[in-house]
Amino acid sequence: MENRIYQGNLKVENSLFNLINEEILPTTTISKEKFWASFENIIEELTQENKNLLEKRDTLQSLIDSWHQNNKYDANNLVEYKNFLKQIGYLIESNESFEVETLNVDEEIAIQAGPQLVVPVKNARFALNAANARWGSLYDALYGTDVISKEGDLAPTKEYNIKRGEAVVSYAKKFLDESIPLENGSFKDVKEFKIYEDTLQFILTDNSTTNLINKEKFLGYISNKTNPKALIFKNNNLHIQILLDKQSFIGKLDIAGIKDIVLESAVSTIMDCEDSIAAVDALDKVEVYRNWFGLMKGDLEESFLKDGKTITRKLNDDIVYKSLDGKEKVLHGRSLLFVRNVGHLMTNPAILDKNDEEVFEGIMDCMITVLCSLVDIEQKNSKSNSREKSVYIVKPKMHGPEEVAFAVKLFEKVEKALNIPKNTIKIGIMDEERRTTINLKECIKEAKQRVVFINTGFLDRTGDEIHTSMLAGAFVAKTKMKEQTWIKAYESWNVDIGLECGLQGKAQIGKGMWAMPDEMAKMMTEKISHPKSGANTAWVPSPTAAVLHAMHYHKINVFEIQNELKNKKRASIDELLSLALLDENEIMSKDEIKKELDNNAQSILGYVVRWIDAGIGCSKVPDINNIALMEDRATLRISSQHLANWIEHGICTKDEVMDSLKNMAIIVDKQNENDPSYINMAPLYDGFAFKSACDLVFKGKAQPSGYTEPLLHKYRQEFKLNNL
Ligand SMILES: CC(=O)SCCNC(=O)CCNC(=O)[C@H](O)C(C)(C)COP(=O)(O)OP(=O)(O)OC[C@H]1O[C@@H](n2cnc3c(N)ncnc32)[C@H](O)[C@@H]1OP(=O)(O)O
Ligand SMILES: O=CC(=O)O
Ligand SMILES: [Mg+2]
Repeated sequence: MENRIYQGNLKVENSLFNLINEEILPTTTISKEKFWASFENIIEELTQENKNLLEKRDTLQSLIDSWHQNNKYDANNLVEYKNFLKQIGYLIESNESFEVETLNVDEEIAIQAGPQLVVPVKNARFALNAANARWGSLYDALYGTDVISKEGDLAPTKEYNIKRGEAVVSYAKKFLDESIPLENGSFKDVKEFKIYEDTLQFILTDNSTTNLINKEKFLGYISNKTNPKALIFKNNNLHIQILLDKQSFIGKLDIAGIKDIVLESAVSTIMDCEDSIAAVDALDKVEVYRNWFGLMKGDLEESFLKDGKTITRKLNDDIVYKSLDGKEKVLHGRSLLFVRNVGHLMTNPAILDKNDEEVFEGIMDCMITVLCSLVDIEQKNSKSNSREKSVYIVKPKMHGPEEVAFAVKLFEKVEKALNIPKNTIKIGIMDEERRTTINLKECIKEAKQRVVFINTGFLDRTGDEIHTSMLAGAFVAKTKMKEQTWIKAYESWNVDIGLECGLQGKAQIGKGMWAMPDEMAKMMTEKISHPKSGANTAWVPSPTAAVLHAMHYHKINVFEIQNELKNKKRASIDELLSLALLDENEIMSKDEIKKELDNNAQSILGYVVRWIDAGIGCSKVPDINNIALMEDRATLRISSQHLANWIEHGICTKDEVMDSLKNMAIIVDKQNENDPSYINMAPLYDGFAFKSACDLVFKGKAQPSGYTEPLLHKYRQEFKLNNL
């Protein structure tokens, strides 16, 4: 534990105090006295209300639990169940129509449909990479992934595999043919590009010339007309750059001298302070805030060793090009950044209040991340984020409209404290708790002047689905959850409500994470369903996935789809409330059950061991079929709640789960054998990581909303105390 500084009635850990006083406040016009006094006031004014909201969650959960103990949930007749939910205030009537009124929204959100990248902001190397992932190499994304088959002649080799390279170029040129088609021929036949006064012409291998079918899709060029370094195009509001260099390694092999095709990819990025990071104390929070501040100032840098070389990563510059009339134009060089604060649940020891209680972390995140953003709002930074002078906060894990209203109240207070105009702070509402989904319209209404997205966080939402109805019965296997009625209804309900509330042109209607970071071929066939469903953004786990997913938005014009959907009948509340319970007549074999236990146990342990022992909040963990899955706190919530639910309903015993955890610990230890700092869980099973995995499952029923963070924080703090 560090020393605390007494500041008014607050006790602030040294490292955080110094970061704010010595590094952040000097870049603003706000005095230390004013900052700390207003911060203390906000904590004083909102702490009790925050506690009340959490109590309400518990009260509703107990009422729902006892209803299930005393009533049989009947999937064919939900009248009584719905009446009960209304009576306790869980389901709220919502009739009044309205449209959102959000102003000063950057175009990346309002009018560009494209991928949204998420990144743990505690990791500066990744965070910088993400911010720069606005523009990504299509050739690299194809060459490095299974979108191009890795079999036979095409398999990646130590040296550049020319055959694989040819397959990449052929795929990429086919993409150009579809996105910016030529009147005649194909990009494969183009041997030269010629820029004239008012047009771009393409010379084909048979010496004929052709044009784009839609000439306006060519915007301009970089450097000079006779020898351009790049040609810039636009399709569906997304840019494409064809990079030309006949001397480069790849350009030499290409008939037109194309060295790469660069796509506008991660149009926006969420810098995550929540489920993908492990931040349990002031020192962790300081890393998080310092990185976010660096991104806002525009000068974040990170040096690291890669392939034997030291690399220094910085934020990219904007891209300057010339339009046909010779005028200079600028394309934003970086992804538009949101910051995901934590939700309303957790407290953090970084600051204690007048009662020596830890302050709510959501309040702290808001005050400090917005303070860090002043330099951007006031446009005093070297590289800008929002040109509309807005700050974009993603608020996760809110339960229902009252909790959204509370976030809005916090934003108002922070704006006053930091002297910024009302409604500067925008909100991305994660639609990831059941009480938010079923009352989504009312939730949006509470934030109608600030809302910039509603996103289906289906992973948390699945965890909440299980936890809320823990006592209703045993749920279907984890792998079957995505096929269930409730989740399909939830996904379309979110789009329909978003359109009904006028989000189009003002806010994103977003879809969730692609959680198989190495399965890019599969992503290319499946994730096109997101733009097809009317979502103008969807989450990807890496810059490479962003480049690939961007192609979907060239194929699909989301805004046209949204227009078609506008008057569609929306999913019913009954579908939303239909529980994915196992059919009582369906007997699962011992083997099927064991497979499910092992799969869950392996995900839990593989993730938790890195969280507790190494402080890593997002990991790639193989499942039992050896597919690497992105695991974060939301996926952990699903696995742990699922096991808790099966124990509760006698599908398996506690002992069987314990056996599975022990067996899987051996496998996870083996998977990590090349990491010199790794601490084995087996054969003693007495480390903090293994204990936390056990608690997450065996105490899962009692965890607030089934969340994993209280136990993760407790065990990580204990680990730090004993080992660091
Ligand atoms: C339910 C939810 O809340 S989902 C939201 C939370 N989830 C996330 O944020 C997922 C973010 N993704 C990640 O953290 C990572 O991609 C992981 C953990 C899934 C995989 O990480 P790794 O195993 O290190 O990935 P891998 O070895 O394939 O790639 C590492 C490279 O890709 C880059 N990279 C990977 N993911 C990202 C990312 N999200 N943003 C930026 N760069 C990334 C790294 O910078 C690194 O490149 P570098 O060496 O040039 O720096
Ligand atoms: O935050 C995202 C989710 O799926 O949960
Ligand atoms: Mg979530």
